[in-house]
Amino acid sequence: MAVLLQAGATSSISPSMSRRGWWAERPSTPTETPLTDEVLALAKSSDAVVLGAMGGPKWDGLDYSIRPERALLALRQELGLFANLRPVKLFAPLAQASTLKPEVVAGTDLLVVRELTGGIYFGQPKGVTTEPDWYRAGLQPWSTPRPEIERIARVAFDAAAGAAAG
Ligand SMILES: CC(C)[C@H](C(=O)O)[C@@H](O)C(=O)O
Repeated sequence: MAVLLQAGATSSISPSMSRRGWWAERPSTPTETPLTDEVLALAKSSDAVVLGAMGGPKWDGLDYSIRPERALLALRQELGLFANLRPVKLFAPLAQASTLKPEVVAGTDLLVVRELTGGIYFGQPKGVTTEPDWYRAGLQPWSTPRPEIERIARVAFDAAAGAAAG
């Protein structure tokens, strides 16, 4: 937020921001959804959403339906945020700090492109079979339709082409 505000102060961008916190406003044992309709509507009407890290051992005991990461998953799904770009760049002075040999990690500069809205997180139907205990199995199908593969591949190839062009 501070960086965005600074960017706004030093450029023609004039961000108007609204901050909504799941953590700050919650009791330590919340009982409701981590993403309220109000926050979702606000996110949908915004040009951009900046999401901070969420989760932690303190909330491990919560029912899955109200765990903090449910908000993250719902936002991804509701906003159609299918592409996750995770750059991995090693700054030279940190090569010695890696558990990998410096000559192996030196110069690392890659982009992990991850699909976020298809696949296993949202695969249906999911659940646990009703077989006897020794044979019980968890089910969660992973299916990624062709258009979802194409669009994420397009993001990745466009990024690669952009990087190659410098
Ligand atoms: C919290 C979890 C659901 C999430 C994910 O795996 O998508 C996170 O680990 C991430 O990598 O963005």
